[in-house]
This record gives sequence, structure tokens and C-alpha cells, in this order.
Amino acid sequence: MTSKQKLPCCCKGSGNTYKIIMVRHGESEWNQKNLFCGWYNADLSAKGVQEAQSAGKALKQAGHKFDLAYTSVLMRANKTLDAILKELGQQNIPIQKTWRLNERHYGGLTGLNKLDTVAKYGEEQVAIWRRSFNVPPPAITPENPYYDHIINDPIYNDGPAKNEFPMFESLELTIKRTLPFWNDVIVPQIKTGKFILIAAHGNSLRGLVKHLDNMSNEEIMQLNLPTGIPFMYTLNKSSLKPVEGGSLQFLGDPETVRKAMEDVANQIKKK
Ligand SMILES: O=C(O)[C@@H](CO)OP(=O)(O)O
Repeated sequence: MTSKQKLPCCCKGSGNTYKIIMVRHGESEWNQKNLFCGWYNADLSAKGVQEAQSAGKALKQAGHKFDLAYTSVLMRANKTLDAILKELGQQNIPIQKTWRLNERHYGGLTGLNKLDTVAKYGEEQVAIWRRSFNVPPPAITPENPYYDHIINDPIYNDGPAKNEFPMFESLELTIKRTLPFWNDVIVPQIKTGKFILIAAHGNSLRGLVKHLDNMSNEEIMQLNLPTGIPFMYTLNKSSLKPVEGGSLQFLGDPETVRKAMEDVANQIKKK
């Protein structure tokens, strides 16, 4: 190496790029039971805790040092973030929690087993509810056993307001509340050069990925994010869009990532 060559920088970005890392929470107790979860505040499973710790170890090994982290108000994402920061020895960085990064609200499907729902409504309908861009699930009603738990949960004391509180969300509606937070809060911090970690959810992160990669409504239907495997975006400094090869750079071996994505897709397929 000559004195002019530099080692590739693992963090923050350099020259014309910014870097940001995102991670879907580790497996939750409701993922394990194959239940539609959405805004229900499920805990991590033991496997999910391990996934979060492994994510932290992988980030540490790659030499990442964050300035700031964002997460939802749901415990599965919060605990994932805490476990990662503990592994990194970076528990003291500022963390901002927001309902805008929550999982999409699964409405009347909340608490239902995914395979039971397939048995009742058919795989095609359930696939549309899960992955279509703009077809929402049915609304949650007070008869749903988790309605009160969700609507009265003190984690929502700071929003959304009761009159905006969702009763269901499609991916489109999820993006409508996630994107303002990305544009108004996260982007300004990226532009100051802060290296950011976002710990959130399968569908709130699919919304950000759709936005960053300009994916069509059809393309995003095919994307399933694995639990607990961090991924990096390398963004052009002026457009804030990914540079070539800068999208969805998973920190894991490709075969493991492929298998984990396939497992998420197959949650509605009979074994
Ligand atoms: O139940 C949920 O909230 C989500 C994520 O776990 O499920 P799906 O992958 O089916 O959108």
C-alpha cells in the first residue's frame, strides 16, 4: 500500500457518500408462534435475543461506531437495539423512539395465526394482506382480544393522537407515517455526518427500502426482511439515494440471508 492509498472506511461513509445501518428486530415471541403482530407489544423470544446479540457482535467485528440510533416504541425493536449497543459497548449514544417506525398495524388480523388465516381465507388473500402495497387488512374492532391492550398502551402517550390512531395499515399507509420521520428527522442528521443505526420492523423498514431504492409497488411485494441481520445503505451525498451496489448490503453470509428471507416469505405456506 502506498502512503496515498487509504484503507476502505467501514463506517460513516467518506468522500461522496453517507452510510446508514438498519436492522429488523430479532425473532419475537409472536413470530415464533406465527401470529400477526403489528402494534401488539410482543417481547423477543430467546432466539430473538441471541439474534440481536449476534448482530451486535457482527457490527463490532466490522468496526462500526454509531453516533445516534432510532427505534420504534415497541419492545422487540427496543430490546434488539439495546442488545446490539451493549455488544458494541455503545449504550451511551442518544436513542430516539418513535411510533412512526412501528411495525405496520395489522388491524383485525392482529393475534391471528398466519396458517389458520390461510386455512380460512386462502393463501392468495393472505398474501395480499401481508405484502400488497395498498390493500389493507380489515380494521381492528373492540372485539379483538388485543384491541384494549394496544389502544391504551402508555407507549402511545406521545402519539399518535387518539383521532389519528390507526385501526389498520397497508404498506402504503405505513410509508405515509414513516417517511416524514425519515425526511424531517433522520435525513438532517445523516447530512451532519452522523452515523446512524435504525432498529425497527419488517414492514416499516420495507417502506424505507422501497423509498430509497425507488421500488415499484410490485417489486416491494417480493421483499421479505430477515430478523436480526443488519443491512447497510451507502447513499450519494447529494441525492441521498443509494450508490451502485449500495442497497441492502447485509452483514451476513449470503446463503444464511437468503434462507432467512425465504423463511419469512414461507410463514403462510404449510410445512
Ligand atoms: O406480524 C407482523 O407484524 C409482521 C412481522 O412480524 O408479519 P409479516 O411478516 O407477516 O408482515
